[in-house]
Amino acid sequence: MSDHLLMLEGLAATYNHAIRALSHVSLTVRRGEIVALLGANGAGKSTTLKAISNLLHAERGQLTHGRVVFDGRDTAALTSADLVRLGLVPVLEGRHCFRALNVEENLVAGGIGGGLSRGEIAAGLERIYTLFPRLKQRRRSASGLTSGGEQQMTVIGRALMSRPRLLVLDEPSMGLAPLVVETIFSTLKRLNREEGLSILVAEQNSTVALRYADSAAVLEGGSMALSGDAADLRGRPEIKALYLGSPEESAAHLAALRGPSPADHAAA
Ligand SMILES: Nc1ncnc2c1ncn2[C@@H]1O[C@H](COP(=O)(O)OP(=O)(O)OP(=O)(O)O)[C@@H](O)[C@H]1O
Repeated sequence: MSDHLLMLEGLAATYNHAIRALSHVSLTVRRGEIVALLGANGAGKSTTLKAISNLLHAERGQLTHGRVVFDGRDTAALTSADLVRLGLVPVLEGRHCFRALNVEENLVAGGIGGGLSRGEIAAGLERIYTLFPRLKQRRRSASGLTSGGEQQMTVIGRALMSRPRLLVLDEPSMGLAPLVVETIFSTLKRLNREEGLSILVAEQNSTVALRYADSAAVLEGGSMALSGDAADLRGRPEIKALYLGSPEESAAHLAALRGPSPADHAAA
C-alpha cells in the first residue's frame, strides 16, 4: 500500500472553457498527514479543492490536464458521492449547514449520507459531542441561528459522521475569532493524532495553518509557488508578508524565497 493517500499530478483547470484558474498544480498528502494549501485571494485554493472533490463541473469548471489519484485510484470517472463513499470528504467554503435543521439533525444527515446504521449514527453523535462539546449544548438550536464558529463545527462534525479518511477543508478559519479558530484546529489535530485522519486544509491564515500542518504548499496565480515542511516554512518572514503586502510585494517575496533564477545568473 502506497504511503500516498492523495496525489495531484500537474493539474490545470479552467472555468467556462476560458478562464484559466490552475496550471501545473502537483501536491501529495501522505497517510496520516496534515497538509496546508496556502495562498492569497484568487490564488486557486478553492478550485484545487473542488477539482479534488470532483465538484468543478457544478460551476462550469473543468480539469484540462493532469490527474487526481486517491488511494491509488484515478478519480476522473468517479462522482463526488463516490469519493465520499471512498473516504474523501470535502467541507467547502461557506459553512453550508442545512439552516432550517437543528445542529443534531445536521449531524444525523451526515451519518445518513455516509450510509451509517441507526446505532452507528448514535455512536457518531457521541463522538462529535466529545470532540465539540459546544455542539452538544446547541444541539436543539436551528443551525442557521448559531454562531459562525458553531456552524463551522457543525459542518465539520457532519463530515466526520461519515468517517472520512481524508478531510478536505476550505478556509475553516474565515471570519472566526482567534479562540474559535484554535478550538477547531486543535480538534482537527487531535483527530489526526488519535485516529490517523489525513487532512488537506486550504487557508489564507498561514500562521495558524503552519502551526498545525506537517507540510504546506503555496499557490500563487493558480500555480505552485513553493512547498515544503511546515516547520521549515513557519516563521519565515516571506510567508507572512505574502498575505500582508500587495500582489507585487508578494511576488517579490516569493522571488526572494526561490533565489536567483538561471536568467539572473546569465545576466550577471
Ligand atoms: N465559478 C467560477 N467561475 C469563473 N471563475 C472562477 C470561479 N471560481 C473561481 N474563479 C476564478 O478562478 C481563480 C481562482 O479562484 P479560487 O476561488 O480557486 O481562489 P482561492 O485561492 O480559493 O481564493 P479565495 O480565498 O478568494 O476563495 C480566480 O481568478 C477566480 O476569479
